[in-house]
Amino acid sequence: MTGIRFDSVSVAYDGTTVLDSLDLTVEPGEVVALLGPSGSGKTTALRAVAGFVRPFSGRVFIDGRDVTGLAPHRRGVGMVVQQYALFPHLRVDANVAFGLKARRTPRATVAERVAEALEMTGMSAYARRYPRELSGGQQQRVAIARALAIRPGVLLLDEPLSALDARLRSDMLAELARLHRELPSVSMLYVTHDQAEALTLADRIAVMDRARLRDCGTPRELYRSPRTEFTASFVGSANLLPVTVADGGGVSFEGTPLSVPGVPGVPGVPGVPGVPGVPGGLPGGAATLCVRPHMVGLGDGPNALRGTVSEVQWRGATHRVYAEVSGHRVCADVLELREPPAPGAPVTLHFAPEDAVLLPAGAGHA
Ligand SMILES: Nc1ncnc2c1ncn2[C@@H]1O[C@H](COP(=O)(O)OP(=O)(O)OP(=O)(O)O)[C@@H](O)[C@H]1O
Repeated sequence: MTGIRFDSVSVAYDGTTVLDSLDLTVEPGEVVALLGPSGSGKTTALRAVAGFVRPFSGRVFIDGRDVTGLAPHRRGVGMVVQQYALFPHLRVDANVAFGLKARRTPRATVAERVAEALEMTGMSAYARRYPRELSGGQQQRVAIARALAIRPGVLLLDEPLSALDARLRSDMLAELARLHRELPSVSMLYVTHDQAEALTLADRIAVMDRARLRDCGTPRELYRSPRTEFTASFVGSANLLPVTVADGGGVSFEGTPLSVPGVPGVPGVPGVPGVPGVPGGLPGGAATLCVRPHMVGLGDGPNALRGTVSEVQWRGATHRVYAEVSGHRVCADVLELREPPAPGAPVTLHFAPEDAVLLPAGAGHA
């Protein structure tokens, strides 16, 4: 069984630190998604595991072994990148055999492993084709087969689906989930900026921003109980409302009293002094209320907010309704409406107290 451990890993390019003291463990057989905006250091973290960049401080461990100074081909790592990167002049089987031959694997074993990897990725029938004779999705399957052929303990995937169209992406995501089930001992580090991919595939998500790891947890934890505004808005969409913790319990949003969990006086929540873990959570302090758009309903109800419709987007099965409430934009995702409200119409939105999460007040409010 293999796992990956980053021990305070820092990488710089031309004197600029692009990965800052990363501490992260991928357990044997675990899929961890590195999720974050462009330039946040995700690919760099992957390259540090593969051995393509050398950290200026910290260590990388694979299977408990310090591999920081080890050549890439000696790390037992398979890697798949966004642009397939197949050798155009080699047929599919030769592409898949490439890593094995580079490792001087005996010929009979090469044939066996190539057949196995092509079988696993559903590409056996295409062994004699050239990459140019394959679709994008098929080329990416071959790239995955090539990475798997060496039977890596660690599989690194760098935005493997981003060059594919939406339909293929969703099919390939299911394929990757199946591969993960079939290869339960392979640890996977999966770089993406697509939260749907991270939520679907990952056992845990590591959220990166500006060279640093900002948060890490199971998809459910990060989605249901985000701890920061950044995580809340990056893992799923979020309404982030600036609120003041009220004296008598609950919070106040632009003068409207709201009930939320974790604040004294809210039914069903033990009366606790202040809000645990929320700076400024004492009465009068500033905080941010996070409510997922699909938890916001139209019409009257608990925690009613009155405003004006600013935009309505039809998304097939759902409508997204944007409303202007006391100068803030609040959005609701609701099942397709027969008669969607028109922009400018008055609207009341509501959400259940238990569907809101109180966060430390951050810099920006959505
Ligand atoms: N070879 C390089 N030389 C100089 N700077 C680099 C090099 N590779 C990456 N960088 C810089 O390092 C930073 C982190 O890049 P990295 O590719 O790790 O980000 P990322 O989170 O994977 O982004 P993306 O989602 O756009 O791929 C960026 O500012 C990038 O411009």
